Amino acid sequence: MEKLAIVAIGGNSLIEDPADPGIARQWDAARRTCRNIAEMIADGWHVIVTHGNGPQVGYIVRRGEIAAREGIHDVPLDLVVADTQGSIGYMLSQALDNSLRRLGMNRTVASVVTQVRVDPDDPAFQNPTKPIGAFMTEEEARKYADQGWDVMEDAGRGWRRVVASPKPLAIQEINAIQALMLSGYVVVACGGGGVPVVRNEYGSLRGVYAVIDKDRSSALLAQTLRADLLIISTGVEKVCLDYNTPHQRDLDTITMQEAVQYMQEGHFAKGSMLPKIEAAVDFVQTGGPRAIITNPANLRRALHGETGTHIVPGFGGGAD
Ligand SMILES: Nc1ncnc2c1ncn2[C@@H]1O[C@H](COP(=O)(O)OP(=O)(O)O)[C@@H](O)[C@H]1O
Ligand SMILES: NC(=O)OP(=O)(O)O
Repeated sequence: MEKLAIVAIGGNSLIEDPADPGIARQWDAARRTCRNIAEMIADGWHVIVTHGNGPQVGYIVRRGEIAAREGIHDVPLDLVVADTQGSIGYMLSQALDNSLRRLGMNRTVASVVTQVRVDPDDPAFQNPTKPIGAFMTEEEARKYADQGWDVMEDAGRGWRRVVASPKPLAIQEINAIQALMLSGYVVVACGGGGVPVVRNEYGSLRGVYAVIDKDRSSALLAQTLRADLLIISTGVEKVCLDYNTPHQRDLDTITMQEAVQYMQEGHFAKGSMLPKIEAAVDFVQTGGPRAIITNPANLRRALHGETGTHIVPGFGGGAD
């Protein structure tokens, strides 16, 4: 039986260069990432790919706001998240198909529009923390804040617009995702964390204004399907302590207890690295054997234990 890995691809890692976020560069990043995932599949892993959408969702919302000045109708955020599942899911499906073929593998990639249920009373609705769209200067951010945006500094990289990011509770299409995976399809699911939905008092689903963190949804998916591995592919090869300071040092293998301690000490930025560590801890705490955080270029080396930050249930080595 092949082992199952959930590979979560960061929305920023698909942009790579915030100064040039155009579609050609996004294709380059998707192709490079998928080459590494295809190699994992060729190595014998069963893979479900999830992906972020923070930058992309923000660009689409912004386009909508600009178009509204010309009288074009507004698009609610749940639909924008669904749009990104289509566009990014399409890019990943095509790039993965091409990479798999180059390795002599003929596997169909199926991208599932995924709804993820959240609690309508989640306190996150009152406290937006999910960065979306472009990076701005503080001055630009304050100007937009005056126009009603919520804004936040993002991990030393600049300021960004933020929206609510409620906790994912259940994946609506989980049975379909599992059935496709068991039938041998390479599945792309939970894009952008999933379209956030709630059930009303009659049991009907409806979308809500939020962007779920894809790291948390990926952990939920990994837990629900009892995956053997959760890999979070992002912009850094390793997670660091004292990130962006002269005392910065890499983390190799750490236990979940160490990860919790570093979280409490404030080493991981809200809205960027913190949700990844939380997701890794959640997965390992509920029986997951290992979570790895690394960048796309190092996926394969990280799988062989040569790099990346590994979060494990047992005892680890801590910082370098
Ligand atoms: N302690 C840390 N160690 C490493 N990177 C960190 C840390 N804290 C914040 N970061 C930043 O978080 C980024 C990953 O978050 P983000 O770009 O939001 O993720 P995604 O790739 O999922 O879009 C890294 O590229 C880095 O800039
Ligand atoms: N939805 C989400 O978590 O996107 P990012 O990975 O781009 O932050």
